[in-house]
Amino acid sequence: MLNFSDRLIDAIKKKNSVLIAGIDTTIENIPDYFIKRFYYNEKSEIDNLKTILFEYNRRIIDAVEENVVGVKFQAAFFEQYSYHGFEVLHKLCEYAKNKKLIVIFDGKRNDISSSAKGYSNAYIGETPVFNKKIRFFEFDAITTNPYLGQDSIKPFVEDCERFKKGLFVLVKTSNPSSADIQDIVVEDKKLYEIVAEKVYEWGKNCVGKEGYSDIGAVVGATQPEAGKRIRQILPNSFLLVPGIGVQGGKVEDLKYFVDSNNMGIIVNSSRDIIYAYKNYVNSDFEKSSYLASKNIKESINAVIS
Ligand SMILES: O=c1ccn([C@@H]2O[C@H](COP(=O)(O)O)[C@@H](O)[C@H]2O)c(=O)[nH]1
Repeated sequence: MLNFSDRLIDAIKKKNSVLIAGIDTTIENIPDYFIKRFYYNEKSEIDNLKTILFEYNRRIIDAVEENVVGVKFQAAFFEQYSYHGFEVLHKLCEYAKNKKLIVIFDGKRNDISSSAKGYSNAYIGETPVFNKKIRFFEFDAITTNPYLGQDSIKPFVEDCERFKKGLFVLVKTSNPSSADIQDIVVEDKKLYEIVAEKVYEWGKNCVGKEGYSDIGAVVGATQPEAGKRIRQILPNSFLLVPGIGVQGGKVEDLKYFVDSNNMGIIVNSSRDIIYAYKNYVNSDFEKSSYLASKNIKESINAVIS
């Protein structure tokens, strides 16, 4: 099997797209007409929830697959429905994988190394169960938090090497308060620059045949200055770039995030795609999401090609 970065590059070339659809769906944002279609009074609230959450997201994936290289599942939006949400997440992950999409678990997980190993087992590795090892989720990549340092990242990096998976470490986030901690200056460098240097170290032995590392960074589209700097520090890593659209990040600024080959980024858009029916064709969410993903893909391609 190819390294994660090589699989990602192949998929980008096939799709001519670096767009990732973010699956961040909440029930209250699903159009009424769709809920009415699948809601059965004879069924429990939980059964209705599971059906509707799966069916809506499945259709979004079908609608956008032509325009996206992958999907990013935001853990929070499934966790809020407890294990019922995770059951749906599992089905959606399989569904997207069967369509040969790159699937990313955006859980921003981490802890001390023994606990980090549990997270890594769950999402990109395998979990020992009696005499067997079970691969519960088959995500291609996971997002992680660097705050606990190298020993907390190591279990993920080892599983990336073993199972040919990818890791995106939070380096500079898109939210308005990201500067509170990430911009603190330590010995003449901003903290996010130091984290980016660590990501380089952690990823330098996981390089695929195309020369890209499987260990990348999350860098918000709202942070073009940081994007430029992080790109210098991480010349051969993929940057997962969320924050275009609703959060104010501009597609034009993606030119600061790409590498010298105009490559090395994947760009997430969640609400602008999954709730596109609010801005496009209210009565047809699938068509709306298709149009939104096509427009975003084309506007990104116009900037980076
Ligand atoms: O810095 C970060 C890291 C992660 N995210 C996640 O990306 C999506 C963005 O959603 P939009 O609707 O396109 O704004 C969401 O899942 C965040 O948790 C981020 O936005 N910024």
